Amino acid sequence: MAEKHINVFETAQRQVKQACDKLGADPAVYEILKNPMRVLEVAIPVRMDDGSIKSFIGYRSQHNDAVGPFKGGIRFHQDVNMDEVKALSTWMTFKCGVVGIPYGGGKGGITVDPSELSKGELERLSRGFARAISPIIGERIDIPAPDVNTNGQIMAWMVDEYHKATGRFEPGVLTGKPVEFYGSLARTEATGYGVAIMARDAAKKVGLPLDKARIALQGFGNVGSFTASYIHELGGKIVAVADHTAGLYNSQGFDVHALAEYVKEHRCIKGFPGAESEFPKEDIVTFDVDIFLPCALENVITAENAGDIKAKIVCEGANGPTTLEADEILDKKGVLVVPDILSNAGGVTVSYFEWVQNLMRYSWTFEEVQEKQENLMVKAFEEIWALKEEHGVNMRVAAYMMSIKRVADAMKLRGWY
Ligand SMILES: NC(=O)C1=CN([C@@H]2O[C@H](COP(=O)(O)OP(=O)(O)OC[C@H]3O[C@@H](n4cnc5c(N)ncnc54)[C@H](O)[C@@H]3O)[C@@H](O)[C@H]2O)C=CC1
Ligand SMILES: O=C(O)CCC(=O)C(=O)O
Repeated sequence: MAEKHINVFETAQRQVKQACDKLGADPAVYEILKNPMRVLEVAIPVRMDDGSIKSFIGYRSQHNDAVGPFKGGIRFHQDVNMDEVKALSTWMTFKCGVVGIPYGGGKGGITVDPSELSKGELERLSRGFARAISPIIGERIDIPAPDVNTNGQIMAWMVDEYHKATGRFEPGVLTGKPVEFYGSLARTEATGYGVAIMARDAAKKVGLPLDKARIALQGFGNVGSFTASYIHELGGKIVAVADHTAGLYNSQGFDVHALAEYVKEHRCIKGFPGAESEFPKEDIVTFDVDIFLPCALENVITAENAGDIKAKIVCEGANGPTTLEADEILDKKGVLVVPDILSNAGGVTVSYFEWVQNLMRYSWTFEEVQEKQENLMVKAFEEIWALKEEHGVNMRVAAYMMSIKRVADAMKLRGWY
């Protein structure tokens, strides 16, 4: 991404401070929330296929558990570092608060490019990480899940390794598992489904018919591909798409199912035959469209390019795609930004449903899960919209205000301040 030097943990802290000030919160609230409660760094030695040992660095950050167990994904990426994981765990606390589920925030990651590992090496690394963090996770303590470059198979290996390390078989210790092994129906689709319905509701608010909207999408992994599929179901046209390999354009709108099939086979969008033209992948941010859906990584919309954004709505599937400076510019331009802690909350919401099903040893249908997810997210959207109108703030500040109040109330009742 263009602006790697922007420290995302500082961004997260400033977002929290801004909303605490707006709320007039007790100074103790920001003092407690500005840092994670615990961050564990681990070294994971892995036997590589050539017989050598390579040591990888991993982290688990536990931001706040006033409301309930820490909750949040595990990322495998070459740029993972402690500050990134701290920021992502901070955002998780407030994301859970936005949808009102009984969790705090956590996040983990390993600094590794998993595309360079064989399947056996990936399994040994995943198991090594689960073993290393097993003393601080648990079904009622801290519950990891998938994030960038991790998936259901990795979650299943980790549940198994946690069982071996602790002697406890707790399928609810991780979520995002395969449906055949204690996973929930509709979890894989959940984040993208949520982004699509939040884009739908934002479009309604600004009087933009979704079936007339031209849309640009960044990222075509778990979140991006399901966002595309549900946007298509709602009638929206994805005319531009970018991933880490290319930017592609189709004036009539992409056949998103054909694109998803292509990505399954080739692991990237480059070379997809259904495109009219190719463009530099960074240009996706300022494409001439009605809605922009960033569904890749952080720091994509910055002070440098925010002024050139043409979209009327930005609906954040990724965590932290917009810097604070860019937020101000977008506000002045009148762009409606649906913040990450609301628009991508579908993933953790259905993770919560998975966990509830695990604890009950019972399963709901796909339709039941999606209906419950939609109810929670639409309710949160409307509550945040009302707060935004009442206080004359943007949706991000309103979302933090609502969520910080929930966390602060729990901390107060527990006697933390
Ligand atoms: N998986 C989930 O349930 C959730 C994920 N998120 C967030 O959504 C974002 C995407 O996550 P996933 O889809 O799970 O990851 P993924 O690993 O499935 O996909 C990541 C996508 O980002 C693209 N990408 C990477 N670098 C890029 C670059 N420089 N330019 C353009 N595209 C680039 C990749 O090509 C890929 O298409 C992350 O910010 C993640 O934290 C948020 C909530 C839940
Ligand atoms: O499903 C979860 O528990 C967490 C998903 C996640 O990491 C996120 O929302 O960023």
